[in-house]
Amino acid sequence: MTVRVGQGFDVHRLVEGRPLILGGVTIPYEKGLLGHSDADVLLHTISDAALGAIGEGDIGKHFPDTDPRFKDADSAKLLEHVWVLVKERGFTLGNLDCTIIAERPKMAPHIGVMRERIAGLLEAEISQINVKATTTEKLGFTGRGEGIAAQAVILLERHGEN
Ligand SMILES: Nc1ccn([C@@H]2O[C@H](COP(=O)(O)O)[C@@H](O)[C@H]2O)c(=O)n1
Ligand SMILES: C[C@@]1(CO)OP(=O)(O)OP(=O)(O)OC[C@H]1O
Repeated sequence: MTVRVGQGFDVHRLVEGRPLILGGVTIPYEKGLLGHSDADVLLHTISDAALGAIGEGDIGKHFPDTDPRFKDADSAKLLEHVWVLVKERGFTLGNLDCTIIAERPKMAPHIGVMRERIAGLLEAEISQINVKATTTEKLGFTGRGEGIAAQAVILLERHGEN
């Protein structure tokens, strides 16, 4: 069996007048994330981790933020495209572990549905997907509520000889 590991990190600014979409789930909150796409920082991080694991650069390379095709893009669609690249190389998911770094809102009530959504996108079981959240104890840009960060580590597996 061949295994490949990848990691991702992304940040988006919180602004008024945008929906907050994280892990493909719309979360009730007074602000949302700003970006060229829907700015789903968690799915971007997962996409970057998967691209990293297969040595395919990052989402900016595949979906440039200068390309109008990706204006307000659904990040779930971007991750689906990334997952096609993963599968083309013969890999499936081993496991995925993610952390959302946000002072607010409270993510705990939404973690279950995020895991379900991500498992669907990665054609995996929910038990292979972990999503955590942490504050930064009111320190830094996340602590001031200016933005949300997310990071992920992914393990891909390819079974058979090689
Ligand atoms: N936006 C967040 C941040 C944290 N949580 C949950 O609270 C726990 C404690 O957070 P600390 O930053 O004080 O360590 C954390 O383990 C999460 O379960 C959350 O739901 N949403
Ligand atoms: C997702 C893309 C799509 O154009 O735009 P943004 O929403 O700005 O997100 P970012 O994390 O800056 O990654 C770049 C782009 O690939």
